[in-house]
Amino acid sequence: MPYSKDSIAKIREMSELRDTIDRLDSDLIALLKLRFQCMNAAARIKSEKSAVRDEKRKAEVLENVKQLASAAGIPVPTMAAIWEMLIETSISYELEKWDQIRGS
Ligand SMILES: O=C(O)C(=O)C[C@]1(C(=O)O)C=C[C@@H](O)C=C1
Repeated sequence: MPYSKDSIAKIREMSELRDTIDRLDSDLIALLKLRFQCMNAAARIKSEKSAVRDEKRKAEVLENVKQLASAAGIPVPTMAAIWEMLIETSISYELEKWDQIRGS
């Protein structure tokens, strides 16, 4: 069964709620997998390895996420901390892919 704000509000049993949480986590991982696939593409597109880390873009992504979290009514500092870790992990992953693609 698909989930929504309304369907979650109607749940009365913890077992059903936990099934929903497990499904959401599965969907979040699938989305994160796609985000990491974007890092594969970025590693392919960026001709200079020094372009992998882009502090200006990192600040932009963090600002976007803070605004989205604020609009969604979820904790902004925590989301910012999660994305800080996500972007740093993405940079490490992208650097690794950059080397792999070029056999260096
Ligand atoms: O936008 C890019 O250039 C990316 O490689 C993506 C990304 C990100 O995780 O969003 C990762 C590394 C850069 O420092 C900036 C942003």
